Amino acid sequence: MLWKTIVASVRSSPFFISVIVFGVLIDLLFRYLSSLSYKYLIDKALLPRDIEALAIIVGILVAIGLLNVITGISSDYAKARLGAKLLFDYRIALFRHMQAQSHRFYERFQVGDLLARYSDDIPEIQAAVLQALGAGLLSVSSVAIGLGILFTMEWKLTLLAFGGSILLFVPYRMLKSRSLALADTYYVHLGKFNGSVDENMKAYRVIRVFDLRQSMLAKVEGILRTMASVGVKRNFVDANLNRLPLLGVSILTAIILAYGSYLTFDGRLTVGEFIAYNSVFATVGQSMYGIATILPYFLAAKTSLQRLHQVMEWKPEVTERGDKELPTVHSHIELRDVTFAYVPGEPILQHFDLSIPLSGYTSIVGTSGSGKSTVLQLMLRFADPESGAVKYDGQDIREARYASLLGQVGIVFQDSILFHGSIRDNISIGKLDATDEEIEEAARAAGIHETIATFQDGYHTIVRNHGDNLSGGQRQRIALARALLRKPNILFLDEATSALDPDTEQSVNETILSLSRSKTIISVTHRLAYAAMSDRIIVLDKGKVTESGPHEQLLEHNGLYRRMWEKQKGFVLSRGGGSAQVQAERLSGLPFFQGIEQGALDQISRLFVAEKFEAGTTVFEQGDQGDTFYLIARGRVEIVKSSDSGERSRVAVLEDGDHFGEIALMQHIPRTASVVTLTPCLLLSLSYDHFHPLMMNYSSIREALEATLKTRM
Ligand SMILES: Nc1ncnc2c1ncn2[C@@H]1O[C@H](COP(=O)(O)OP(=O)(O)OP(=O)(O)O)[C@@H](O)[C@H]1O
Repeated sequence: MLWKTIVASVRSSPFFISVIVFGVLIDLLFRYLSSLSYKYLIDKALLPRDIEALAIIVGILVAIGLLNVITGISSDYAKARLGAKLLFDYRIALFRHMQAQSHRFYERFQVGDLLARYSDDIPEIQAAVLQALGAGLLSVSSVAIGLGILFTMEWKLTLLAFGGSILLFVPYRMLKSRSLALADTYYVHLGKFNGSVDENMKAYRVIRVFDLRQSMLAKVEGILRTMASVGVKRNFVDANLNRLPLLGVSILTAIILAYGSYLTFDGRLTVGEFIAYNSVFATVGQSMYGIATILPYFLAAKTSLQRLHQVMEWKPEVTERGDKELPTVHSHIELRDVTFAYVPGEPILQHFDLSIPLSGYTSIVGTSGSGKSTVLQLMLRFADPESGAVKYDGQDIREARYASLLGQVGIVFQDSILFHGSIRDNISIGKLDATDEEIEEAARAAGIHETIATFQDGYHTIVRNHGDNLSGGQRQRIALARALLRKPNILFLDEATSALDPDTEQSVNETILSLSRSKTIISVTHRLAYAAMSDRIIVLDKGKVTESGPHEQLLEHNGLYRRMWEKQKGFVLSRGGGSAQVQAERLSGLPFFQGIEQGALDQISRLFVAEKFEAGTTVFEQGDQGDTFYLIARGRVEIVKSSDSGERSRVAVLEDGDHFGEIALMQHIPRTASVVTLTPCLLLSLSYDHFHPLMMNYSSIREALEATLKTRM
């Protein structure tokens, strides 16, 4: 594998390689002329006291020495350029490969693990290639030439030297597999460490609310300790790989010196020849040592290449197969007999059919986990169905050029990521060559131009840390402007406004509604008050379309949509969205308040207190004493259960109109699960202390509540 990499580098940079090879040749010339010069220096100049011969020999050596310095500098420069090119080529290839991937790839490789491949594996490969082409080439050719010279000078001595040189490679054979295994373990842990740092940065809110700092710290400490201990072993083994050959060289030198001296005493070698022989031998020994010391680079590169290949061999699930341009779509999008699974064998959609006409405003609603976002992702070709097809105006989108599909659509997600850069840069991502006028037009359409104009630096205001210096509404409007900049035929929205506070949500939705007069909008949302404004609503449940039609028609149908609607209605929000009230009629829909007289329900409704929660806040913890019942006026929460071993798992997601904690209205018992907000939430809470006196006055409430709770518990 490494050889292929070296050959590829040689092929791609012939000029730099020529400079390096030329440098190696001059270095070799200098090395051996210097060594051999002893023979002439002693036998022809020093012993006969010939000054002229001495001047010629020294002159030649100085000239070649100078040339060696110049070619050495050029060669270093060529290596620096080649090294930079290698890093660039590998990193860009890996990056390109990553860009083509979809969800399975990102589930298999964690961020930290991938980062380690960019920051550590690729430089290891670079180092090995440079070593091979520099020191490696020099040492191998030096050994070959040196042995040739020695052989012509004194073959018996050379055979002895050659045989003994095996000593130099014994440590390599012995320690090779240990070094490889340690490198492998080290990188696995480096990937885990990078992953933990990434997780800590992204999930710092969750880590704080669950007070996971200590356990996170312990986890990272564990990884770092293993890395430290593996690192010590690895460095020690690699240092021995470097040092032990030196021992071999020393033993060999002693043998050569002893035998060479014997030959000189015997008169079979002149003093000059013996010194020259020794000098050439020292050069050969040094070169052999050079080969032995670069072997650890190859070992490290072998592990790194394997790790890189693991990633590069991962075939993208969504590939550019078609080269047809997708004609401007105007009729409909359909999913025809689609089966799709994230986890093989566990399909989310099975033989799923859906057709959406391309006009006006379509909302896709449904229960949590019913597959709404999945349908949207398939329509955008973030993934391909296992079977069946997604078609735009009858054309399978797999047969179309991906860019021609993306060129016609705009997308806004719930958590639109803004990049570090100016607001202008962030909007122009939608069309890199957009003019200032086009950007302003898109910003106006998204209702953000006036706000940007009030910023001191206007469109050049820097967006920091994914948009932390902007409000949620401003971020979403910038994301909307970015999507609109392409003038898409279809605008897809995936819960684009759900995380915003009610006022902002309303105003962004008004903007979206006005946009639907000029373009097709397909919106996945769980907030039915906004879905009700759309021209048609598609209702999903457990991966199936259960109903579709306009709001009124769906209400009449009296199915899931109506139940969801009933659940979400009956909350009166204050203008700023900071407060809310629940209507008595809405309370009568709750199982434990059913059959309770109107007067009592009115009184109960007045006892609710509105509370606002930021996303990622714990409403209550498992084990806390329960004393409050909650209704979700707005927002999403997750119900999380902790096992005895402390492992937390999500058991449900509740949203607008759902309720939790009703047992607390009857008894103070510990909570059986934790509740954490997933989005900013407005909750209405009813405490036991407020509710209890009322319940005592109305026996019907107590009886109804007791009956319901008995069945629930
Ligand atoms: N990347 C993924 N890997 C594995 N399962 C996934 C993945 N994304 C979604 N799912 C699962 O697929 C199902 C449908 O998810 P999807 O996000 O499409 O539902 P949804 O209706 O949009 O839900 P919600 O309203 O809660 O966002 C869920 O059971 C979800 O757990």
